[in-house]
Amino acid sequence: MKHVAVGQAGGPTAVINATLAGFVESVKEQCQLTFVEGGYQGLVEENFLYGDSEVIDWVLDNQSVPGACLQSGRYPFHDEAIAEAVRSLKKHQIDTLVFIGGNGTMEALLKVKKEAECQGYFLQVLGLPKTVDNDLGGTDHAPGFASAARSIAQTTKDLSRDLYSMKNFEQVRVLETMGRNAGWLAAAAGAWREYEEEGPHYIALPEQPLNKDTLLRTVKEALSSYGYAIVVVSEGVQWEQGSQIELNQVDGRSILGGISKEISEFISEELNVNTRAELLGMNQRADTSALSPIDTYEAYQLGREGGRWVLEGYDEVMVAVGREASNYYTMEIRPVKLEKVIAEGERLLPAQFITNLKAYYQWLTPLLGGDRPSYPPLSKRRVEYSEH
Ligand SMILES: Nc1ncnc2c1ncn2[C@@H]1O[C@H](COP(=O)(O)OP(=O)(O)OP(=O)(O)O)[C@@H](O)[C@H]1O
Ligand SMILES: O=P(O)(O)OC[C@H]1O[C@](O)(CO)[C@@H](O)[C@@H]1O
Ligand SMILES: [Mg+2]
Repeated sequence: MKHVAVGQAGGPTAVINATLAGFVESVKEQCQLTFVEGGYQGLVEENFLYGDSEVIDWVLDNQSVPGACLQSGRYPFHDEAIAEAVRSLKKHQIDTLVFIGGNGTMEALLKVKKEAECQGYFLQVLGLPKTVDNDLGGTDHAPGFASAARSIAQTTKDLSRDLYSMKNFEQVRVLETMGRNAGWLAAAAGAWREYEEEGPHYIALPEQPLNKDTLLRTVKEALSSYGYAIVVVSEGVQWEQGSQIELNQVDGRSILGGISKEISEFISEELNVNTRAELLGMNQRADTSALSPIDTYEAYQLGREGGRWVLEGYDEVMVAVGREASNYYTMEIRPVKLEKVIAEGERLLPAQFITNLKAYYQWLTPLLGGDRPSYPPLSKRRVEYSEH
């Protein structure tokens, strides 16, 4: 019987536990399961949870719960720690390692595999994808992204109405999304825009340096046409000739955030209007009120398929989503070599979507789910009363 250890790493999502549940469902009868708590740190420190029926039931009970129920976290997984992780896998006679995560997680998984080879230990490894940023290579998209994108599309639409109500008091809001160096999430802010008047009126992506004149001109146009402006910026945006705003560094990883405040102050000073910066914050990746039904479904199915592949001996691959050419949306699940995933690096929003957001929204719409909200126009024209 295979002894499979499974863990979660990196930022959690609203559906990462659905992937875990799908995986566990498909292997629980045929494998011994060990759960790794706290991502790669848990491997090094042997934070293992024996998968008896009570623990398995608890994991399955978490299927629709946001956050990573095993705890994921970030941890400096340097070479010495990787060697230590392999020693603990050997010690517990774990022959298969499965991690659910993003690009960093996949890179770490392959490193563990190579280190096991160096130590003369055969270890089967398989990756299951997740990331809200959608910057993971080798797959059309990753579970977690669509729900976060839906949350942002809905929030932007709703905040348009909120700001429109208040335009005699404040005129511009700058909403900051996640995404690191990839603009998938920020661009999603406009997916549900129905009217010219509705925001976002400007979206700043990390793939394109932000030009001050273009920003001011677009905001001015929105102010003169509608009396208010919604600007959406990705946390990774930088000014032309500028650099990303880092809150601080943790273990060499830059913690982004804060560019919305700088942009908001700039607009306020230049245009003499009242502005406000809003960080959409961690809620984007935990928001179960905005779950995309297809995201939830795919997250679970990818986990299930991964379980089947483990039993069939697939090694050094990640379970990926392929999109079949069709009128609307058909997905297929296929294996992609971990090496290929890593070689792709950070998957940015492609140029053909940056220059044609309509095409991006066509690609995105099936992932968000069909039940998009529709609101009446922001205002009715004033009735002209005739004099008697
Ligand atoms: N290059 C690397 N070498 C060794 N270990 C790594 C590497 N990159 C990441 N890891 C390990 O994998 C963990 C998860 O990676 P990371 O924090 O980059 O998140 P991720 O999997 O990319 O997901 P997300 O970016 O969506 O939060 C890290 O905390 C670290 O323990
Ligand atoms: O501050 P941290 O830990 O890098 O976490 C936030 C990051 O995690 C992510 O949410 C991905 O999970 C990114 O969008 C964001 O940059
Ligand atoms: Mg990542």
